[in-house]
Amino acid sequence: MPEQSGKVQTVLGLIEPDQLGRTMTHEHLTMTFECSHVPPAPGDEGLAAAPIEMKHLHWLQQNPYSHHENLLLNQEIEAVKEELLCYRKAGGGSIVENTTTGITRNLPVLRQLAKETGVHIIAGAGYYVDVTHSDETRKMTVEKLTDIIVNEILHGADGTDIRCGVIGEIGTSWPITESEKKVLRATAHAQTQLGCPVIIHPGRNKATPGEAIRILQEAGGDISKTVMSHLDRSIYDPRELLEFAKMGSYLEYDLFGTEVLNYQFNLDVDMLSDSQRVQTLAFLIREGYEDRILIAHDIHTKHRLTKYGGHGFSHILKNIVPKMLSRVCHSAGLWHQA
Ligand SMILES: CC(=O)NCCS(=O)(=O)O
Repeated sequence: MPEQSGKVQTVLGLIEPDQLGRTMTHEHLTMTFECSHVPPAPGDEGLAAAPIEMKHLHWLQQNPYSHHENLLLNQEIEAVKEELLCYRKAGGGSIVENTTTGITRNLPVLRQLAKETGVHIIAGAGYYVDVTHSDETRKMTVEKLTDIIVNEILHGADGTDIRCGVIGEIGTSWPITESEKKVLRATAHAQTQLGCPVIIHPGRNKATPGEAIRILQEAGGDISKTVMSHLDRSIYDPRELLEFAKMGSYLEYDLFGTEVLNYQFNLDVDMLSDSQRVQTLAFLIREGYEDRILIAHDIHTKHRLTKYGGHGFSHILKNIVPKMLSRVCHSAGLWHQA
């Protein structure tokens, strides 16, 4: 990867790493998430079909995946642009946009947003989870999938000349399907050719992160340049978390701002609150993993935008960083209640 080597590839071209500034490593600026629709609870059908209104916001925040319109972040380009301008004002420099094939990646929109806001945007190559794979994708060989991913980074994706700068988020379910395994192997082969970072979306089960890393490892992937996303809803037990951390990937807590009683995709999960996320990061730092931690909001629905009463892309910079600083003196805090 001679031209890109040592640089960061944004949707507007190559930049030096020291130009990145503060970077959210897992966000979406335009995407659709209909693949993850959850039918509303009996009696909530009216709320699920109603326009988004102030009086329904609490319901929407607790049931974000049951409201069809809420899953169409691609309808909010203007609101996202305003958010990015605020993000810059709050000290933000760059955003890694994790939308891959299957959830409506839109590279021309990303390029436009980068031009209009001055935020560096790095786009993701590859494929989301199995339910979004086309029949054509499912039939592809690992070699063909590898060629496509490499091409998205070296030459441009989706018929454009806009190049992706990372591979991911690469989707996995639980159990990891055959088609997803092929994509993981292709990801590892493309990473070997290019030397670029990889970001993995694990299935919603605590076994998936380790299993996905093993598949990448066996296919020759560089785990030290691999990010495991969504640990906020995947691995809770401190011992299991440390076992996973030993595998060597980056550990990403990317659901900052998400405060829910029930995690709609897996009701057995008690999703971490922001305070618990901060406590978990303090725990990982005490255990020696400070330089392996990444954080973000993973905004992927409308309700998390400030336009809809959400926390927006500046929440970490405006609220979480001050909270962390206020806790520095108390960093011997206990592990959150499991
Ligand atoms: C876009 C995306 O995959 N977000 C993750 C949502 S989840 O609830 O952590 O699976």
